[in-house]
Amino acid sequence: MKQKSNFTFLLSYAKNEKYKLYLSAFLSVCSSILMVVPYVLIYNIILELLKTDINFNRIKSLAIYTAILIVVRLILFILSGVFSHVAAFNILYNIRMQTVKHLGNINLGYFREKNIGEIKKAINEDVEKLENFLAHQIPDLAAAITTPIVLLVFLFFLEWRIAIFLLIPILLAILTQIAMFKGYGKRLDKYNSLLQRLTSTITQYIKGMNVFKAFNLTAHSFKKYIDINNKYTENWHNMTDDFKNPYGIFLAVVDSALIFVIPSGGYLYLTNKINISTFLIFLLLSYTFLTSLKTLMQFGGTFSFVLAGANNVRSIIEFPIQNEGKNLKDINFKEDISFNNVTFSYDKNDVLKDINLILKPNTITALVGPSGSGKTTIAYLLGRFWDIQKGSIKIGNIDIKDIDVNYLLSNISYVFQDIFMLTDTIFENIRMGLDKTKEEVYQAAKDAEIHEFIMSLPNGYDTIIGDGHIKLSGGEKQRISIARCLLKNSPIVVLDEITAYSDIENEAKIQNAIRNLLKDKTAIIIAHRLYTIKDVNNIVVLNEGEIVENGKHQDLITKEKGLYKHLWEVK
Ligand SMILES: Nc1ncnc2c1ncn2[C@@H]1O[C@H](COP(=O)(O)OP(=O)(O)OP(=O)(O)O)[C@@H](O)[C@H]1O
Repeated sequence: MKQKSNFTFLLSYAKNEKYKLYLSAFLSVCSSILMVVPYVLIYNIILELLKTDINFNRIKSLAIYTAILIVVRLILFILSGVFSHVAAFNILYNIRMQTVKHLGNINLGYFREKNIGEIKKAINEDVEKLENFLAHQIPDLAAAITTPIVLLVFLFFLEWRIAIFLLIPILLAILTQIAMFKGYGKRLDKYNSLLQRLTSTITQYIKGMNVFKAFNLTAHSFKKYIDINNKYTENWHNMTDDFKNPYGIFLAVVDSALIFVIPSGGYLYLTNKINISTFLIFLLLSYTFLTSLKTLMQFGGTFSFVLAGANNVRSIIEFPIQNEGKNLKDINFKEDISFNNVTFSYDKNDVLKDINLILKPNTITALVGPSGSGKTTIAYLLGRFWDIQKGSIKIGNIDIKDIDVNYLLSNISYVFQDIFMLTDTIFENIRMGLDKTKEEVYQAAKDAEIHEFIMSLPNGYDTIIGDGHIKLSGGEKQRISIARCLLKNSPIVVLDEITAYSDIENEAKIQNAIRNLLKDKTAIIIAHRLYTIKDVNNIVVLNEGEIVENGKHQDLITKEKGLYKHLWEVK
């Protein structure tokens, strides 16, 4: 069921290219039919040669026809390939364009939670698998279906008394195929899910190598890896066990043509019921005929893998896109930002419940609360990383759903704990494609307290950072990321837990950088270290997705049994 719909999904991207694929399949069918004709001609040549008065002219013309047909067949075969390749590349182009376009319309939150490797694999490898399927397998399949049918009809036509015996191996081949593919869909689903888990566990292991090393965990003692690897191997064993008998029989059957042809054909020949030419053609063609069934079976296997890949592409394309609003621009961001009865869930459970909150322009609001209480989610919702299900978030009187999302994001600066660095110079890592001068970049770096450090590097601002180059500490990366935001100079700033891992010296510098960044900005700070936010304009205390307290540090600290007071005391 799932496989069928994946196939329909694939075809939906074929559009007009479908006709090229049909044409390619048709040409491939014609080419397969023509494959039989030379045999017919050879059959006639042998017949002629067996005569006592050989007509050499007839043999010559038969030979010429054979040569011409072989060339025609080749031309048809090439044309079929040309059409299927042109169609395949156009379809691939459509799918890639559509996938990338769709990615541009998905909420940003998708990219923060999704494994980028999986997205890349779907767009590159899985789409590439489709090329193989469309360009090669569709014409091959058309030929694989036609060839045995045409050959069988020809053999029946030639001598039904031998051909009828070939029905026995065909029947056996079909029965073994049924036995092999019984429950194949479920097995394949299990295989794919185990493979995915294996890949993600290995990725996790590589990503967390430093932590694993610190805990002295090797690949052998990393239980999760061992478990999934064992399950994966066991599944292969089970699949091999299930397949080995029917597959063995199938292979024997498709190679068994001579067992049926020699006794039946030999008997008919020896009793003078057929001539040697018929017998020879049978010996030759019956073998080709049965082995062409192998191609059909192999096709079944690869087809399932292609469809599994199509499913990955599909999961991207069918991911819900961001709600389209009025795409307004020219908004005054120096107005109240209000969360009005906002309720939000990632899947089933509400992680924010009926949130009402006002952020005054040019003030700092800190979100505090236990882990999982919804602080980061609130920050994400302001930038439309996700769209809310109930309530509204407004800037002044304008619902953010009606603001062009790129415009909205160009007016908010996010500084996250996990900072993305381009493999590029420090200069470009601060400038991030903005149209800013060298002086402006330097000033931002100075305000972010990172200029001196950059100048101390041998290549200064031209130092390349990232994979395989200079490594920066967490605090240095954070200050670079603050420099980016200073340069961007957006009216709204969101800081997510950014002092969490810094040492004392770094933290002092980061605090200075933050002070510079937040000057005249409307800001949200998510903080666990409460002393870093005790001077902010408003502290919002969250618990299990609800606002439980709200106010200034001095007020909250005096609230008996208050959550903030408790958090402050246990800090
Ligand atoms: N992408 C997601 N999909 C599903 N659930 C999520 C997702 N992101 C967060 N959650 C869940 O939403 C709830 C709120 O998470 P959130 O990250 O907003 O909390 P937080 O207060 O910022 O936590 P922390 O202080 O640990 O960062 C948690 O229960 C979390 O498990």
